Amino acid sequence: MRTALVIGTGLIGTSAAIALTGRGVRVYLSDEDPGRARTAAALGAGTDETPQSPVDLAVVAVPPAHVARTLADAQAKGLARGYLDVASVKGGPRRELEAAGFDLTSYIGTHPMAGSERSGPLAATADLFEGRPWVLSPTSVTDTEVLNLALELVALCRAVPVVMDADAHDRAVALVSHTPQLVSSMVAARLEGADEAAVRLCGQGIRDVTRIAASDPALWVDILSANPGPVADVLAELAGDLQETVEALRSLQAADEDKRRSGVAGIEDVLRRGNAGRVRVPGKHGAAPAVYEVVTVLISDSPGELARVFADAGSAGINIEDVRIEHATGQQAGRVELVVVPQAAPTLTAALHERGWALRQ
Ligand SMILES: NC(=O)c1ccc[n+]([C@@H]2O[C@H](COP(=O)([O-])OP(=O)(O)OC[C@H]3O[C@@H](n4cnc5c(N)ncnc54)[C@H](O)[C@@H]3O)[C@@H](O)[C@H]2O)c1
Ligand SMILES: O=C(O)C(=O)C[C@]1(C(=O)O)C=C[C@@H](O)C=C1
Repeated sequence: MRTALVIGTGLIGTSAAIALTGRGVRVYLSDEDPGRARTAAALGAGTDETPQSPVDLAVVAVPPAHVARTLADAQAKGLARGYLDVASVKGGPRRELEAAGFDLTSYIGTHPMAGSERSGPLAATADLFEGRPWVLSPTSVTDTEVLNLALELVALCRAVPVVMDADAHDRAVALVSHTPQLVSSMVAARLEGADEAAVRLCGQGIRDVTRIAASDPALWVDILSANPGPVADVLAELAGDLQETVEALRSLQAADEDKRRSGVAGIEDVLRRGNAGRVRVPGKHGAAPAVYEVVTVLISDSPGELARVFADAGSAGINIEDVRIEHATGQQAGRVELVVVPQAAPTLTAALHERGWALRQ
């Protein structure tokens, strides 16, 4: 990739732009607020001049509700060869684009799993995405060239590509990102009217739990409005846990010994389940399960081939944790290494074999 256009120079757009510029890509910056594009340029993210010819990749980093319109506008103007967005939800914007008749061959939906409670270009950092998962959700018609540009962006930002179906992504982030945001906000909200004497005692525990409660409400209303069902499902399960925990605590106050014992068991259960969930959270910078397996597929060098492999893996219910592509020089073919968790490898191998893909050791 030689040139890129970042539309929306806030936290995410400017962070990606700084990383790309630092690795030799000529980056153009634009924002509906020109002052923000100027600030990003001053931070070394690129130039706020207008590109004179189409760039290789347009990176749309605006709030989810503006994504489809911004992409459609950029495509209508022919600003780039490939287009992607980085919004925190993938299904809704995709459907909006489909409904608007957007050409999905030059588009891929993406979502870097890194960010901050802070917004705007001044919160940007060059290493924001390092070692973090970056979800890629190609459409069934995304061109291989566009997919490769997205993979290059992820590599230049030193992130780890994870290929996922858009709706599966939205259900996953409801659990690991969107519900935690609401829970953090709700815990912090208890402090609003609390006595100063209590607030003065805040220690590290509540700081950890409430960091993201400082996030921008406008952005999060936008994110949650685009993923309400899956978030409500997770929150309803959490409400069940809350109700049981309240009952367990009330039992602890009872005079009856059996009731107190059941209260202790209830509290212990929720704390132990918490321990079990916590150990599943990957280490800092996305340290993943230690061992992966590789399924290697031979693909022809023609438009849409890579997207087709990803779509076939997606319909077999497989998440691709990482991807490596080796282009055989002088041949119209390439080897694609799909990196998956070990238990997924046999299913993926069988599914790709069944769909006629040539697999290699
Ligand atoms: N904040 C996070 O932690 C995080 C992480 C991953 C992905 N995302 C996603 O990245 C995107 C950007 O989020 P952010 O945190 O950088 O927000 P931000 O508020 O820091 O930046 C958004 C920028 O987009 C600009 N903008 C808004 N509408 C525009 C339009 N129509 N055309 C051009 N510019 C426009 C705003 O002026 C602002 O500068 C969102 O879709 C968000 O869901 C956010
Ligand atoms: O670290 C943080 O501040 C974040 O909350 C980042 C976070 C997340 O939940 O992981 C928030 C929203 C995004 O869409 C992606 C990343």
